Amino acid sequence: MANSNSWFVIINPTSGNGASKKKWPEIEKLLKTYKFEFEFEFTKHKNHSIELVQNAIIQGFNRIICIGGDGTLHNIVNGIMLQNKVPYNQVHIGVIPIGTGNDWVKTHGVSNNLENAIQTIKNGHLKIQDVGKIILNNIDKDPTYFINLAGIGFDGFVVSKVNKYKHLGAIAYLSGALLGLFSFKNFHSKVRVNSSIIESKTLMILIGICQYSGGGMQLTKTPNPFDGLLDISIVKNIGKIDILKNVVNLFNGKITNHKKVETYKSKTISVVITDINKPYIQADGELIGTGNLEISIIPKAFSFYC
Ligand SMILES: Nc1ncnc2c1ncn2[C@@H]1O[C@H](COP(=O)(O)OP(=O)(O)OP(=O)(O)O)[C@@H](O)[C@H]1O
Repeated sequence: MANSNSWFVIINPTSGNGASKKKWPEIEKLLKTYKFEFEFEFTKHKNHSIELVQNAIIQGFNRIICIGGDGTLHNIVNGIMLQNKVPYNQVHIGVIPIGTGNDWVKTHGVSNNLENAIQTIKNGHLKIQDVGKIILNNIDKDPTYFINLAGIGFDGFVVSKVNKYKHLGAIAYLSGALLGLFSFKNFHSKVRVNSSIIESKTLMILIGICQYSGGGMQLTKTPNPFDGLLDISIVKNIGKIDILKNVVNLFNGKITNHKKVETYKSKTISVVITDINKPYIQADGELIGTGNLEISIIPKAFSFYC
């Protein structure tokens, strides 16, 4: 069994286009300088961090350090939420961000500087944020959890293309969005949120908890990871040229004021795709499938050093 002072460190060697692997010797040295007692493991395949965090919890670790990007953190959160050994908010996560977008950390002000991020973890100050829960197609399968933003439609389409551009770093998502724009077809959907039913042709539906996605874009209006609510944007049948004119507004948040964007705050949302095209769904930048979905919020579920 792990002793209560020790940490388990999960490193995704592929994140940040391989930067995590390159920087590990320096990080390992810094962790020792700051007197962390730890064990570590590199992920060996795509969803390995789900399994690694669950095994660490079984061994008695309740303090985990994530070295990677938003996708690695997403998998760690899913590993925690999908286990029953300890209450999910009793597992505490420190993040050393080495990804491409690094979007989740932007909301919480976790530094991209290695030593500053390690100091933040060492300080031991915890915050607990809300977690979104996605049930896809009403099927009897494990839910998917997210901590940053989930998106249906163009947003998912960009995630499906972005791997090709990750060598470009932070502008990978914008590059994927602009290059994919003209091949994406808007889709018909029926959304139920609060007591409204919105039937429309749609570019994308965004469900935010934190503020930034897609390498710094701000696509929902007033996300607050601590308010127990989903922050929703329904981007209706906006034209491709109109999007190009609004690129700056994707990053400064003003896109939510566009007349074709409807915004809502809600504890739940359900989306039925009424179209033969089944758009991609992404959660925290990871593709999770296609189809109809229900999303709810679990208040104060994810505990992290900040
Ligand atoms: N050993 C591995 N081999 C291949 N893929 C992996 C491995 N470990 C994890 N992955 C996958 O790598 C993907 C990318 O990881 P991550 O999101 O952390 O980095 P990133 O894409 O560079 O950053 P960001 O999401 O912040 O843009 C995730 O989908 C994860 O499942």
